Amino acid sequence: MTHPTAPTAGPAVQDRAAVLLEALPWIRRHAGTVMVFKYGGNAMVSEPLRQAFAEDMVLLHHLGVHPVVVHGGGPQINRMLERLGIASEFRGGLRVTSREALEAIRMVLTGQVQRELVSLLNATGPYAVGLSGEDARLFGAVRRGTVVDGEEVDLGWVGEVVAVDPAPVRQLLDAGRIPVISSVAPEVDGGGEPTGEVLNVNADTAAAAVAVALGAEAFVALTDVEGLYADWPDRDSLISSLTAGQLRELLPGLQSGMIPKMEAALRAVEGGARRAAIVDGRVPHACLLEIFPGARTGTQLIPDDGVLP
Ligand SMILES: Nc1ncnc2c1ncn2[C@@H]1O[C@H](COP(=O)(O)OP(=O)(O)O)[C@@H](O)[C@H]1O
Ligand SMILES: CC(=O)N[C@@H](CCC(=O)OP(=O)(O)O)C(=O)O
Repeated sequence: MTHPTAPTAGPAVQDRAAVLLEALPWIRRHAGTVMVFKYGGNAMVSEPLRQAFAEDMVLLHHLGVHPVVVHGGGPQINRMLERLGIASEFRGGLRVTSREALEAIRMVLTGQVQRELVSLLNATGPYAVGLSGEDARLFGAVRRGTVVDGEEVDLGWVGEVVAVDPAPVRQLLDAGRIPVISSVAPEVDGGGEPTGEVLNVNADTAAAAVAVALGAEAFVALTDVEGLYADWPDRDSLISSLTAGQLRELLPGLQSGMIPKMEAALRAVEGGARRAAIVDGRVPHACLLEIFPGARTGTQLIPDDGVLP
C-alpha cells in the first residue's frame, strides 16, 4: 500500500504559499476588471515567449480578471511584404500603406498572427475568440496622415479609430472568452457608416481605443525594450514611472515606434484607465508580473492625480 507523501511545511512550501498570498490584495481589487494587453510583433519572437504570454492570459482569466488582447505583427508583415516584393516604409512610427500592401497586411494580421495566438490560447481550453475591427463593426476608422519635422505626410490606407462598439467584446467576456483583436478597421464616413474600404491601424493605437471603450482598469503594451527611455538609446535613462503631464512634455522628442505606443498609453490614461504600462515582452511572464506591484518591469504611466495601483 502506498501513502501520498505529506507535504512538509519546509521553506519551499512556505515560499509558494507566500507568493500566492502576496498576490491576494491585487487579485481582490482586480477581479472583474478589464485589462487590455497590446501584444506587439517584436515581443512575439520566440515560441517560449509566445507560450508564456498565452499562459499569463489564461491564468489572469482564471483569477477573475478579464484580459482582452489586441495584437500587432509588424515584423511578420515586413516578412510577407518582402516576399511579395513590396517595400516597407515607416513615417513617424506608422507604415506607409498602399492598397496592395493593405491586402497583405489584413491577411497576415487576421489570417496568420491572430490565428496562431488564438490557437496558443486555446491549447489548454476553449478560451480565445479572434475578431478584427471589421467584425460586428467593432471599429470605425478614418484615414490619417502624420506630421514629420513639421511636414504633413500622407500614409495611404492608414487609419485612426474614431469609434469602438464595445458590445461584441463585452459579449465575449460575458461568455467567459478571451477576445483577441486584430488592428484592421473599416473606414467610416462622416455619418459613421462604412465606406467599404478597410484601413491599416497601428495596433497600439487600436488597443488604446479598445481600453477606453471598455473602461479598462489598465492598458499594458508589450515591446522589445525594457520600457520608455527618457534619452533613447542611453540605457541609463529608463523611466520606471511617470505622470500623464510628464509624458506630454516628452512626446515631441520621441522616435519611431515609441511615438504611437506612448500616444496610445496617454490616450488610455486620459480616457479613464488607472494605469498604462510599457513592459518588456522579452521577459517571460512579464504580464503575470503585473499582479505583483513590486516586481513589475518597464514603465508605468499614471494620470496626473493618480497613484500606482
Ligand atoms: N525613447 C524610447 N524608449 C524606448 N524605445 C524607443 C525609444 N525611442 C525609440 N524607441 C524604439 O521603439 C521600439 C519599440 O517600438 P516598436 O518596434 O514599434 O514596438 P512593438 O513592435 O513592440 O510594438 C524599440 O525597439 C526602440 O528601438
Ligand atoms: C499603420 C501601422 O503602422 N500599422 C501597423 C499594424 C501592425 C502593428 O502595429 O504591429 P506592431 O505592434 O508589431 O508594431 C503595421 O502595418 O505594421
